[in-house]
Amino acid sequence: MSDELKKGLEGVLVAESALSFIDGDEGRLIYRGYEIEDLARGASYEEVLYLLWHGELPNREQYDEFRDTMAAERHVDDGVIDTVRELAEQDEEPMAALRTGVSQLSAYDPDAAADPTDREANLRKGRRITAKIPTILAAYDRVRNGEEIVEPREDLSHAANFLYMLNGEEPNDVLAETFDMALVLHADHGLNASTFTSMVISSTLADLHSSIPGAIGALSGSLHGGANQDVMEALLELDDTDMEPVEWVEHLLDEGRRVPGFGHRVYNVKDPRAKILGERSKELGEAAGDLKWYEYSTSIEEYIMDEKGLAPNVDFYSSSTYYQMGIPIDIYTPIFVMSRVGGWIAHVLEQYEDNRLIRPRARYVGSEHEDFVALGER
Ligand SMILES: CC(=O)SCCNC(=O)CCNC(=O)[C@H](O)C(C)(C)COP(=O)(O)OP(=O)(O)OC[C@H]1O[C@@H](n2cnc3c(N)ncnc32)[C@H](O)[C@@H]1OP(=O)(O)O
Ligand SMILES: O=C([O-])CC(=O)C(=O)O
Repeated sequence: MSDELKKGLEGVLVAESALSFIDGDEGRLIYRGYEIEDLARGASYEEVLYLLWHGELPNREQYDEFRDTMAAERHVDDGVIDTVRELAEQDEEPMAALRTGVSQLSAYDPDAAADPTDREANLRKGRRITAKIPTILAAYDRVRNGEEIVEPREDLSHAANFLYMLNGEEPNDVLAETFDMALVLHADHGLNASTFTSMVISSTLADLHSSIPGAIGALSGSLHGGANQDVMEALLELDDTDMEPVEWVEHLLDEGRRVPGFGHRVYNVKDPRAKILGERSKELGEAAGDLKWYEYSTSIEEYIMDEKGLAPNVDFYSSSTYYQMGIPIDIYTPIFVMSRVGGWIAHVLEQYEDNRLIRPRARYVGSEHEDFVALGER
């Protein structure tokens, strides 16, 4: 047994996976052998889900069947909607509301009592959870804004249907395609903290309805998925001052704060997803005739790279992309869930196929010899 301490499990190999590979020095990301750039430009989120869950890209017939089966699962039972309504009325945080709603889905899932490792049941459960997350989130957002909940439509794509339920109107092609691309880009990323959380939970042979809420909790933190919301709040903070972007970042660093959207445990160079989202953010700015958010971002990127050698991660440019799409800032991280749930499910399926309880050790640094004194005598 090695006594070497690997804080944060940095660089530790704990599993074999055929799902995604990251080359942190080259800035390369692949899902099952396919370059992220090719998938982002050519595949829909539904195709990527099929790829992650079934091991290959679907042909037309497989795709249609998969898409239709998933779209038919979008409706969410009244019990969950009642909970979401209550949580929205109580001003519950969006990530917490989503986590609770997803957890409650098990009460209505016909496969809830299946063996937790049953692959076919897990594919059905996974499809239902993935299909219902956008419905829960859009319902939450509409209730808190005092608006009627919009029922899902089966004829729209996963991405377009979400924007339709959120805004009450069909998105135009640019919005639907941009959102679909963002879902593709966020779908999987090796053993990031939330995915690892889902694996730890499933390694105890707990079920999918336990591992997904756990993963949502892990994604919510500001060092992980929560950073996309922080990035936009930081850009708005900058916009509120009369400082130049570089001056403002210097001030932020002087205060000992981290710049959200920069740095990564695996990438030593720019995250390839940030490159694609940066281009999209620029295009949206050009279309609106306002490149302010893109220009703030590029000035900050250049400065942080020169000063700290840190490159932007996926959260940096997703933020200004979503902002320019008119999406509320505090649902950026729930949107990450909407996509990453596909990766979590794929990793849980892999975990069950070759399971061993995940159980590392801590180096004990506490006292080893204390004389016990009863409560009344202390
Ligand atoms: C989808 C995602 O999860 S992507 C990541 C999203 N998170 C963020 O954007 C939050 C900001 N970034 C960070 O906090 C970090 O870069 C992480 C958590 C992503 C990676 O962390 P780690 O690999 O553990 O690196 P660690 O936290 O040890 O940082 C290494 C050094 O870089 C510095 N650093 C890392 N990121 C940043 C940052 N964003 N701003 C300022 N300094 C930073 C640290 O202060 C540290 O410096 P030090 O050695 O002088 O103390
Ligand atoms: O891989 C990580 O640690 C974080 C990340 O970029 C992701 O989860 O997409």
